[in-house]
Amino acid sequence: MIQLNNLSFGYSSKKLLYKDLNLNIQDGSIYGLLGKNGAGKSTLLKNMVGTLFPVEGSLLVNGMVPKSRKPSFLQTIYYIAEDVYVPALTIKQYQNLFAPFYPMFDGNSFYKYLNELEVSIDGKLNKLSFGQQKKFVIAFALACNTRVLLMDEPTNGLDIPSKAQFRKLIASVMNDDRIIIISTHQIRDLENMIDNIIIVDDGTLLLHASVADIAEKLCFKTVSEIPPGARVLYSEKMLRGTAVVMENAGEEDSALNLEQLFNGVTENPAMAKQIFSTN
Ligand SMILES: Nc1ncnc2c1ncn2[C@@H]1O[C@H](COP(=O)(O)OP(=O)(O)OP(=O)(O)O)[C@@H](O)[C@H]1O
Repeated sequence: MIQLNNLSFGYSSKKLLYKDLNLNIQDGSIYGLLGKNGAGKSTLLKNMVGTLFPVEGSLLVNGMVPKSRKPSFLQTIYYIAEDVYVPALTIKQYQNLFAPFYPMFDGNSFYKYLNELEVSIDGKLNKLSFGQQKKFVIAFALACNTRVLLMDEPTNGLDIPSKAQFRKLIASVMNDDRIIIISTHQIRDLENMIDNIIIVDDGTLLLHASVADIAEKLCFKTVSEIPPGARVLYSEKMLRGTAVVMENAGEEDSALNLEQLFNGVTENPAMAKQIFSTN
């Protein structure tokens, strides 16, 4: 579990990015962390892994304080940064050097993931293309079997088949003890994969809800006319009618559209807050 209690963080002491942020992230879930450019997604992940520290409040990852960066903590968490860095080593040399830091590392799975992601295992890592380097890091991170896996824009640079493979791999490694958080702008890549959504904007938590909760509270559909009295979070004129995201007044089933949800929540945060605080 990741617990943020009244967390405040700022790159400068004069200006805080996050102020009194409260958030509980549960085991056994895949979270999509969404936000506009500069919203604070990477900053939040870096606080969780302990490379940035809260100025006030507390942050616990499975009961441990990330800031301390104790080996017992570091072996339980893996953070894939947006810009991956790989040294001039072969895959085997990299594994020999870094896998020992992760007691649960599984070498067989590592080569299976590399094979499934079609990463060549010959030659030096720094000679791979950007997308191949990214896939190598994803395979390594998954093979580490850490309880917490944080990924910043993992599908950026991946080709279309690799994105599908990535989704399959994530689903296959998930279990009840694990937390996976994926920060991305490529929200279509997350569809049907995540079970919780966190949306941040300008250091504020706009939404933290499960996909089931969203499906219960919101309805996504295309209409020829917006029904009178409907509480519309988002609307967009399409070729055939208007796509709307509105409060689910009945018990209507609809397919979640992450892009429309994101636009609705960021354009209309007050209404989103009202709709989701009616528990
Ligand atoms: N090292 C830094 N020093 C000062 N300000 C920073 C630093 N890194 C990020 N910021 C600022 O903090 C804010 C949040 O940045 P962050 O990288 O967390 O956003 P993000 O949501 O990950 O953005 P993006 O989607 O563009 O990657 C931005 O205003 C950014 O300019």
